[in-house]
Amino acid sequence: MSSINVELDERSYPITIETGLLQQPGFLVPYINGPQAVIITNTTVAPLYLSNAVRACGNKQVEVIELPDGEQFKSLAQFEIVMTRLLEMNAARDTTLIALGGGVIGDLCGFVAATYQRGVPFIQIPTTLLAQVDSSVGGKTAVNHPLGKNMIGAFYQPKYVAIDVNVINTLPEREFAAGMAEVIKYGIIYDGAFFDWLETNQQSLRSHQASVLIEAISRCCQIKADVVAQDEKEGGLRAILNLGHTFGHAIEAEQGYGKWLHGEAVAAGTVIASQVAQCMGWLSASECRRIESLLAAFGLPVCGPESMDYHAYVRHMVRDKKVEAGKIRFVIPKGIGRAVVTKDVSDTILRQILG
Ligand SMILES: NC(=O)c1ccc[n+]([C@@H]2O[C@H](COP(=O)([O-])OP(=O)(O)OC[C@H]3O[C@@H](n4cnc5c(N)ncnc54)[C@H](O)[C@@H]3O)[C@@H](O)[C@H]2O)c1
Ligand SMILES: O=C(O)C(=O)C[C@@H](O)[C@H](O)[C@H](O)COP(=O)(O)O
Ligand SMILES: [Zn+2]
Repeated sequence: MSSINVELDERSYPITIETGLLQQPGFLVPYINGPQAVIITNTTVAPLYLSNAVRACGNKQVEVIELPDGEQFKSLAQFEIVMTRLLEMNAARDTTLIALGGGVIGDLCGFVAATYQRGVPFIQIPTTLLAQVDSSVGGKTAVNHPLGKNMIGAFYQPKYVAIDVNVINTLPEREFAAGMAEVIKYGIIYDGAFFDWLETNQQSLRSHQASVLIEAISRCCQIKADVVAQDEKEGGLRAILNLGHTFGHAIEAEQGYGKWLHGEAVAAGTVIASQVAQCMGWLSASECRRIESLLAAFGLPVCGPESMDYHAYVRHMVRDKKVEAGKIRFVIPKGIGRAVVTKDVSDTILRQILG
């Protein structure tokens, strides 16, 4: 078992990482303030883990909202449906919401929690690798708009993050790989030794060896907690967590949400950002190859869709949340283990790489 604290000025909270956590009846009770909890989940996760999650709430009164599964449902329309259900069940301000699922459920439930009656407490039980290493931690909550990813949302921290590594056993391989894209991201932006460790342990990770998985998830959560503690609302440093996302979000929106998984789009975007870094002299050819090879080792895409050219990317990137004074800001690696946010990527380089 490992425990990590996200230290914030207000609303610090713990993350527990443990195999079999979900099997423990009543373990959520200390984190549920009032008499009622509402579990928000989807039609894929509910048959697998809902009964455990209900038992984890002990003697609290539990309601369930089950949503359709898919990135296309991380939408304002689903947001309104959840709000209506909460109102119909007379959920009060002391109701705790519980997100049981991947990043889609976590981001949507978190945004509902941030806004229902101006804010109710929420807990994250992330059930995908991606959600365990990234989306459940740090308080970015949102829904998508057809014109852009996560365009409607809020910074709103959970009260508690409960990670049971056993749930990875039921995760489809493609979803596991998508999570690995965000895992590899942490090595590139923050911790070169962790990147080396991922290269060394790639075989054990691919076979989901529990001890190696726990080590990887714990390291990612620790890095995210460190970054968020320094810059909760992305005034500066936190933007490094967006490596690959400026290009990746463009791919997701252009292709239609759900066609490319978020992690797949981030993988392709990370390779593009690395190629930019190489053109700028910030990454050597061999470092660039190491990044591409590690992503490819998990079956992740290492280039964007053939149908997308420079103009298709730019059409979306001009709406990226990192745009400042009309200039797109990119997260670009500087060696493996460090990344910077810069406006100074020339159009010539972008045209050369994006085609
Ligand atoms: N808030 C943040 O900081 C942050 C960070 C990264 C990504 N995100 C967001 O997260 C979303 C992607 O999350 P995701 O990759 O978890 O996708 P997801 O939530 O769509 O889950 C992936 C698939 O796995 C299924 N699933 C979940 N847990 C399972 C389990 N244990 N066994 C079997 N199937 C399971 C889901 O039903 C779904 O079909 C995107 O919307 C992305 O923008 C947010
Ligand atoms: O937590 C962050 O900060 C991140 O950027 C993590 C990303 O992996 C995540 O996909 C995030 O939702 C993207 O944020 P956005 O601000 O670009 O929508
Ligand atoms: Zn992401």
